[in-house]
Amino acid sequence: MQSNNMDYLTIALPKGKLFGLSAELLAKIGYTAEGLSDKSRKLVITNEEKKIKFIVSKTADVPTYVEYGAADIGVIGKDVLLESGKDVYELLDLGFGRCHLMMAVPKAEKRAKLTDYNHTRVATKFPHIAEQFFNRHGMQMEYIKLNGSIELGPIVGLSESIVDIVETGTTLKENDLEEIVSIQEATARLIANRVSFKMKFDRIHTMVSDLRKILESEAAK
Ligand SMILES: Nc1ncnc2c1ncn2[C@@H]1O[C@H](COP(=O)(O)OP(=O)(O)OP(=O)(O)O)[C@@H](O)[C@H]1O
Ligand SMILES: O=P(O)(O)OC[C@H]1O[C@H](OP(=O)(O)OP(=O)(O)O)[C@H](O)[C@@H]1O
Repeated sequence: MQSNNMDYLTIALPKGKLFGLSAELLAKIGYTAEGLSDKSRKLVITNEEKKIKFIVSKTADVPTYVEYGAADIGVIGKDVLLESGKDVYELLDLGFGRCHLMMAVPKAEKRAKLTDYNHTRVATKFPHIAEQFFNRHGMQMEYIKLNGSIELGPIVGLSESIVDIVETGTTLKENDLEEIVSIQEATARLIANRVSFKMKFDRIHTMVSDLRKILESEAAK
């Protein structure tokens, strides 16, 4: 489905942790709009001069807007992108929002090896990624989907382990949990709708090369 106007490039930005850095990076290539903010109640923010529309959505919904063509372009964490299973083009690794997905358990209940957790319960926001990981290790687990404060799972006896994001490690430390195995590195990615990529190729190609130049010059500093 391709519901947005051919004259505009529609960009889906996630609320939350990635919003600020996404907006900051896009501003460096001139992609801005007056009133663009993750706090705004306005759902579509337009820059008429540059023919850009921004939509600010719940993080997990960005791949959906892009897959259906309601947005041509999106910014999303690799973790959420993989979990969504959405069929979109991944155009660029934006480098920020670095974190990794891992399995952790309470320190006091650590077992000798990974497969010793076979047939136990995992609390996670990422059941698909977790299942693919454990399947690769020949393990059958029970997946308990949580929407936040995942670390609470094993503390209150809901699960034996968690699969969750670690950035600084503070949350694990403060809750006496220990990482057992790293599953997936993640950074923010620029994604595109497959049809938009063909129909608006010149615009998207220019946008990607402008962003690449900025990222390369920042990396060289
Ligand atoms: N410490 C961190 N915790 C969570 N996500 C992180 C962290 N560091 C980097 N990220 C990246 O930021 C992305 C967005 O995280 P955020 O916490 O804003 O998502 P969310 O809570 O699912 O979104 P929303 O605020 O819309 O509910 C993650 O998908 C991940 O790629
Ligand atoms: O390694 P750290 O720097 O401590 O970061 C990791 C924590 O941050 C995320 O939670 P978030 O803040 O998104 O809140 P949530 O638990 O409500 O998802 C993630 O789920 C971990 O709990």
